[in-house]
Amino acid sequence: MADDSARKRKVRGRKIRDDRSSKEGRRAKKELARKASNAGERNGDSPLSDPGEVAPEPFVETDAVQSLRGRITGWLEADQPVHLIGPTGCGKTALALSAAAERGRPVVWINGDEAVDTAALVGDHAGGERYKEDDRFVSGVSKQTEIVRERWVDNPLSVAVREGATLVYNEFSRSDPAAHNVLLSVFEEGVLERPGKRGDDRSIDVHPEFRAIFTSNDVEYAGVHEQQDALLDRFVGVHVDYYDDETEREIVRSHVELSDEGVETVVDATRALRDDLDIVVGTRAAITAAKGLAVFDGAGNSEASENGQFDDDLLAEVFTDVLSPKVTGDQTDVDDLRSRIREAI
Ligand SMILES: Nc1ncnc2c1ncn2[C@@H]1O[C@H](COP(=O)(O)OP(=O)(O)OP(=O)(O)O)[C@@H](O)[C@H]1O
Repeated sequence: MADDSARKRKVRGRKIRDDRSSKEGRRAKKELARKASNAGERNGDSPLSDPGEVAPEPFVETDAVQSLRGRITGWLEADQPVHLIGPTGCGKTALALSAAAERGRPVVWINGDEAVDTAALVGDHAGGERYKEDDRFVSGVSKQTEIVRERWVDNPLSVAVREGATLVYNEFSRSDPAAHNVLLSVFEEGVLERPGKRGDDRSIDVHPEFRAIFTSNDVEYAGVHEQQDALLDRFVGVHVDYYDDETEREIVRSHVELSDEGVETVVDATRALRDDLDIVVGTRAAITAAKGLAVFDGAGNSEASENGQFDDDLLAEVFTDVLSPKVTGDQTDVDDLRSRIREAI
């Protein structure tokens, strides 16, 4: 079992354990903020968020977490875009948002996917505005002119460079590399060109406080879309992996109401499965398994939950449910997964 005093020593920052009701309250507030900003996006309003709004909660700050975040914020201070690369569910997004929030500048979030093109990043024409001008300059003569004015709507990258925000571009390697050509001049010359925009303000000077954090899954980074070298050359890469066991325990504890012993059992099982299985078993899987055990095992109040001695069958069933979405196959493959989980734990 983890030594409680050692754990307390290692945890930095604000108190991470909380009662369920205040956790629920925070969650509801964040959900409201998320909805509000989605509504803003739909209405063509700014995609900027307050740093406090994006700071991940709960967020534990062990030495390992602080040291990684310090590297990210340090490189941002040195005016370098940071590329966070690591396996699924290891904490890249939480780390990126926490580093972005720490800067205290507004934050702009972009999610990479196949549909992201230059216009989605920079902006686009959103139809025209028509209005009539009635010229009655000469008495008795009326001349009506219909004027169509094009309406341009800036998308997240334009807003971020203009406002000096911290851009968090999640899973950026999922987008088509051609969409990222506009980033080259942003980082090289400090100018964002807005293709398609007419007029003098076709380009925007990049605000001196603009910074960017990109995240990529290591497998996708290597295999999905190869991004152009010229762009990757301008990034610094921070490679992240799963945290140490103490940090993973802290993370699970911060998300789930379960005894320390129960959390330890779940994290030990997660780490054993990570080594033994050929599918990715991230920290998110540990959190989900702990949530399941807290419910299936008497809402975390049973004797087993107290001492972490869960029934082996229950533990194997819970982990099978958590990990089976990653198995592409039929019932035989799931049965095979279940027996491999049993062996591993
Ligand atoms: N320092 C932390 N404190 C609290 N929870 C954390 C921390 N780091 C990660 N987590 C939690 O661990 C889970 C996985 O983290 P996250 O989503 O950041 O991983 P990721 O690497 O971005 O995953 P993916 O590759 O799937 O996008 C999330 O539930 C997140 O809330």
